[in-house]
Amino acid sequence: MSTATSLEAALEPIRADPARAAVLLDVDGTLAPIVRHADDAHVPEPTRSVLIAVSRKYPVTACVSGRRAAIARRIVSIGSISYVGNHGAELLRAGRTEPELDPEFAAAGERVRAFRDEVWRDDARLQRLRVRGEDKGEIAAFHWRGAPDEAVAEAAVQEVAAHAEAAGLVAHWGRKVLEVRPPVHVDKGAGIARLLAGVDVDTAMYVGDDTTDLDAFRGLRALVAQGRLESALCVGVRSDETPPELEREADLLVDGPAGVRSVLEALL
Ligand SMILES: O=P(O)(O)OC[C@H]1O[C@H](O[C@H]2O[C@H](CO)[C@@H](O)[C@H](O)[C@H]2O)[C@H](O)[C@@H](O)[C@@H]1O
Repeated sequence: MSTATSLEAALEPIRADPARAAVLLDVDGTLAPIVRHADDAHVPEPTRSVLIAVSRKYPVTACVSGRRAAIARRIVSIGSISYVGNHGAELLRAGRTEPELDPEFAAAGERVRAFRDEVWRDDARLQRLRVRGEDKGEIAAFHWRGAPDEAVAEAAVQEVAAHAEAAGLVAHWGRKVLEVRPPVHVDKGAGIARLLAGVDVDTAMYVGDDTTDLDAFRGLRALVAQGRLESALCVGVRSDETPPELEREADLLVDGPAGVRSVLEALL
């Protein structure tokens, strides 16, 4: 589905009763265009404005990100909505200052921090190849986007992943990024289930661009299978890096953050 008509049809259950619909959005690559340096990501003002209008009409609007929840909130710059962060491990509810953390994940974070410190101390190649680190507390990220030779930098990062797995940690891949996580299962679907627990909605939509967003798709569909939701809409955001599974599993595909803005406008 990709025509205006099919977008209208797909959004019909969500638009039918905004008070009983959840609008859930990924951040990087969805609301915020992908940029070379993670620190430079931001949500363009026109998108932010329309998202504010959406959140006023749809009380259960939230962002679900691989970033730490507080960082996702800083990038989106809307304090009145909730944020699920670190791929489901954190939940920063609207108006709160501190996120709720998955306790097991938080407790295991020390192993990741020790691994990260060791890698940066012992592997001088990473800096030489311009691999960049991102500290997400319990998750250590290694980015190679924009490295002078991305293929060589990626190969070095593959070695970091192998060491992480040999040390009993979990290697997770995103768009030109490796994330080393504790061996405790978290995913965006479980984070969404936590966000929606006790929230009275009949339907939900999720918009995302990467492999981590497949967990959100699957999580929403599981809530439908359990009878917790009547329906779910999974929207994939296309780019030149779209994972094939995302194209396969999406109910609807839109082109880049500009396409996402059109979806948000259609919700109004
Ligand atoms: O779940 P998300 O909100 O989409 O977060 C996923 C990861 O996004 C960030 O990395 C990606 O975006 C960067 C900025 O555009 C880009 O430079 C990088 O190549 C992408 O992988 C973020 O840095 C990660 O921590 C998130 O997990």
